[in-house]
Amino acid sequence: MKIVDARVIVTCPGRNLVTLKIETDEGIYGIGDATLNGRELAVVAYLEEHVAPALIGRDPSTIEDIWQFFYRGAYWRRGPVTMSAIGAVDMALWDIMGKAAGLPLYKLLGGKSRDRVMVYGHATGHDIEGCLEEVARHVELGYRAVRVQCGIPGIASTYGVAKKPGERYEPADSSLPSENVWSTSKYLNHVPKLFQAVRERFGDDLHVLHDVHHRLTPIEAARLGKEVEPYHLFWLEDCVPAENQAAFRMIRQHTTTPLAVGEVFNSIHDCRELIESQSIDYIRATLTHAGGITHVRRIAALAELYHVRTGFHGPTDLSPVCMGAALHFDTWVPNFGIQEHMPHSEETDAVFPHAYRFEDGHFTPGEVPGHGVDIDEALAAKYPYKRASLPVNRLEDGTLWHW
Ligand SMILES: O=C(O)[C@H](O)[C@@H](O)[C@H](O)[C@H](O)CO
Ligand SMILES: [Mg+2]
Repeated sequence: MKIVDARVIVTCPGRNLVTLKIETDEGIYGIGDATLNGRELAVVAYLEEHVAPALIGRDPSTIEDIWQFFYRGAYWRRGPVTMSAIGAVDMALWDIMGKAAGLPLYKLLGGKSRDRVMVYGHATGHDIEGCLEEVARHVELGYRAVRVQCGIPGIASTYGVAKKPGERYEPADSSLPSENVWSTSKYLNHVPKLFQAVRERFGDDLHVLHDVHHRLTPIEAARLGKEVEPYHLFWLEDCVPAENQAAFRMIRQHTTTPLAVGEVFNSIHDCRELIESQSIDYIRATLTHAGGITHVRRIAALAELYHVRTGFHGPTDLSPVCMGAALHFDTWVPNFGIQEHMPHSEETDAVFPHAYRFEDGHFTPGEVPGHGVDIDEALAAKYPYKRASLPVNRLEDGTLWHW
């Protein structure tokens, strides 16, 4: 079997999504998700200029060799653009091999470790009551786990809160970056009340997650982790920017609240120290942004040695293609933790027909060969690219802060 074509499809059914399609001389094709929120066309250019031409003529079954060719061969290793491009190639090649073998991807990886994959939904509200209503809606839908985010009194708009109740949260909300204002003290004084209200209303069994989105210092994160211990969160996510992996040891010394990190990571080197020092409990690096199945399974294998579980970043930041491949990975990986889920728009689901199904707070990946997701190119062409940028964040004194 030989690769005869590789091309990129950009579509915007509500938000920009980038797909790589690799075709072979035997009529089998595979697709991979190359979506990097707010930087989509950077990955498109990387794929079209530096990857697609070098794929032609290769044997798609040499997945590892092709991964090494684009990783070591890049010279300028790592980074979100390079690793998203490699991730899309890798996802498409595993899809091709699953189709050629007549096997769903999870079987190619090593078979089922679980019957279904627990996911968490997104409950947000401009105030605590609004968030509780969204939690109730998610519980009604069968979710066992819900991420809760709410507005902070005294801050005009904050991370993670949908513009209108019940709407999905889309951070890339304007062509050029919009500016948010942030106050750590107002946030730290308020957010514990959110978790207290959730526990009082919904009891102890619901898994409650929260995303701090990189905004605290280690000692502030230690304070928050300690204060919310009575509400036993499933995880506190991205509490501190993680370039300095050693900084997480400070947080770890002060609190037993589980920590999740890694949606912005793109290689094992971004998290090796965090995992080996057991400073985190969940690793979120996802298949698209961290170099595909070939690389993420190395991260998961390292994590397993240190009791760290997976908790992949997911929709709608990533397309149904990554969701499909992730659900196969989640079905196989021994140290699975949880999978992020936010329903894609109906238009997106129409562009990307898929075999995965939601039921009772869990997903199953489907049994069709490959990752079970396709793309309707004619429909995709009806949604042209529209630049959208992630916001920036300033403190009340104007300091440009972490978003
Ligand atoms: O946990 C998450 O799902 C992420 O933090 C998103 O909410 C990000 O804001 C988005 O992925 C940025 O593109
Ligand atoms: Mg996050």
